[in-house]
Amino acid sequence: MSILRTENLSKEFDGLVSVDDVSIEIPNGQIRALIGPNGAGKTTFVSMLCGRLKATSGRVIFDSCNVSDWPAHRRIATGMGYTFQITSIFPDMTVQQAVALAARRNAKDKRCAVRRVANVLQRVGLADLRDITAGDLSYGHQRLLELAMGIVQQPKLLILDEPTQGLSDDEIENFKSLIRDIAGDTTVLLIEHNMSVVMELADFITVMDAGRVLFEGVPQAVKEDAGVQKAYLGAAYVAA
Ligand SMILES: Nc1ncnc2c1ncn2[C@@H]1O[C@H](COP(=O)(O)OP(=O)(O)OP(=O)(O)O)[C@@H](O)[C@H]1O
Repeated sequence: MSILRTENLSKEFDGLVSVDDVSIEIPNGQIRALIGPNGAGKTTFVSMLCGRLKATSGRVIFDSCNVSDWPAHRRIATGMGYTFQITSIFPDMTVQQAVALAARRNAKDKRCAVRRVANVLQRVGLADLRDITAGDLSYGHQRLLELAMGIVQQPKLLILDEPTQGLSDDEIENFKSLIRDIAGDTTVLLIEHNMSVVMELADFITVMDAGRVLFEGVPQAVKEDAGVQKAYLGAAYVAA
């Protein structure tokens, strides 16, 4: 069964088409990567999934419900999680407070939430920084805090927009094992520019170019497709 399906989803800004008739389907438990060159429409596409942007046309079906007209908070309450720019929203909260706030969205009781916060901080590698103010964290640690806030809500689908940007090599390794760890229980949709992360983590890849789906397939098929190489991967990837 699929957790998410889009039907002919499109977005225009002032007559310019940013996302053009995109229909994809993500099965339960899959790690799906969404890749494509800058300006391909990836962020615009996921913004329509989570309700930050209203689609010009098309539908979003999440967990068998047509959520196309739902506000973002209702989609979150139904089990859609995504990372957001926490530090601009809660710069004065400590790491622990910010994750606890996110945990409260669906924790059954307070003790359960406290345990879950401690566990997630440990898993993302922020346990030692739990009393640091979010706004004082390094950029990489801010990204990990966003990830912790997403994971702690135990969403059915977790949408991550460039989660490894600004992370060190060690933090990227930790990120990869974390995602492998939560996959299965959680379906993951990952926008990512780091090709080694994509190729190692993704079960299946959707490639966008100029607002459209250019190609879909398993990592090996994406690697070998001439159209994808031309549009996106280019010399840098072929050489890697
Ligand atoms: N609010 C907006 N108003 C007008 N145009 C926009 C808006 N948001 C995005 N666009 C345009 O839509 C197109 C797709 O942008 P988008 O950010 O979705 O691409 P992307 O694939 O996420 O790129 P990147 O990898 O650089 O983040 C771009 O041409 C962009 O300029």
